[in-house]
Amino acid sequence: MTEIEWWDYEDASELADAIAGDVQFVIESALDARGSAVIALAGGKTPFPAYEKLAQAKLDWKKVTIIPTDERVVKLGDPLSNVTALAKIFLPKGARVMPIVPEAMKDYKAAGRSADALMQDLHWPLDFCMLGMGGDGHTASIFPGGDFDEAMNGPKERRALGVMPDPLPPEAPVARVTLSKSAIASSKALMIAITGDAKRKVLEQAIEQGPSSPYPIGRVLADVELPIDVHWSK
Ligand SMILES: O=C(O)C(O)[C@@H](O)[C@H](O)[C@H](O)COP(=O)(O)O
Repeated sequence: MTEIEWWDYEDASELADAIAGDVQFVIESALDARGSAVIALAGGKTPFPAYEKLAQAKLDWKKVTIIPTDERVVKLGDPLSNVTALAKIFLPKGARVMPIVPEAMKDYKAAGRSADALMQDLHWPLDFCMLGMGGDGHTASIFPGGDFDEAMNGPKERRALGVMPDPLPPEAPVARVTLSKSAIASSKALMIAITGDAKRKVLEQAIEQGPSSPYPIGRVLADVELPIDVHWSK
């Protein structure tokens, strides 16, 4: 289990500023070291104010590739599509924002295989991965359900796969494509961004439980070796 440091903020705006600053630093370091950066950003809602602020940073965005940590199996442009929301913010800056679910692919397992194939073309491991967490302890789209074991324990070189959450989360009740646990855990830098007391409790519990946690995030973090920052506000 890794070392986990909590950073608490007064409000959502402070949280967004801190996250944006830290992610900018990670991207700059990758650009300095290698001339390009590949990062995975969480979907959902919580980190989007931070993304808006990050997009204002003076960076050589053309050299930055952004993928979502997970995607809902919906068409591009759908309000549920994570990459569509990311593209609105970062495409105008010149970043390469990569859709990972092929247009009109309804078979979620095939969509997962296609995402995995796409990721073979990226520089690996990821320079950075930002994780969110649902109130049920899911992270990226690693949910309880029939595909859980494959997401957690599939072959190390499998970076993405299709999953059908069971139960389906009410905020987006659709199949998903997600980074695998090993793809997330191998990332060169990892951050978690959450808000609210309820999620804080779940995350604290999951961390304490470690590899035997019933919460996906507890099981994922148990496999991470680098220190992780958790950014939290009410
Ligand atoms: O559903 C997705 O697409 C996610 O990437 C997911 O893991 C998200 O980060 C959490 O569900 C938290 O979502 P909120 O920030 O909206 O609470």
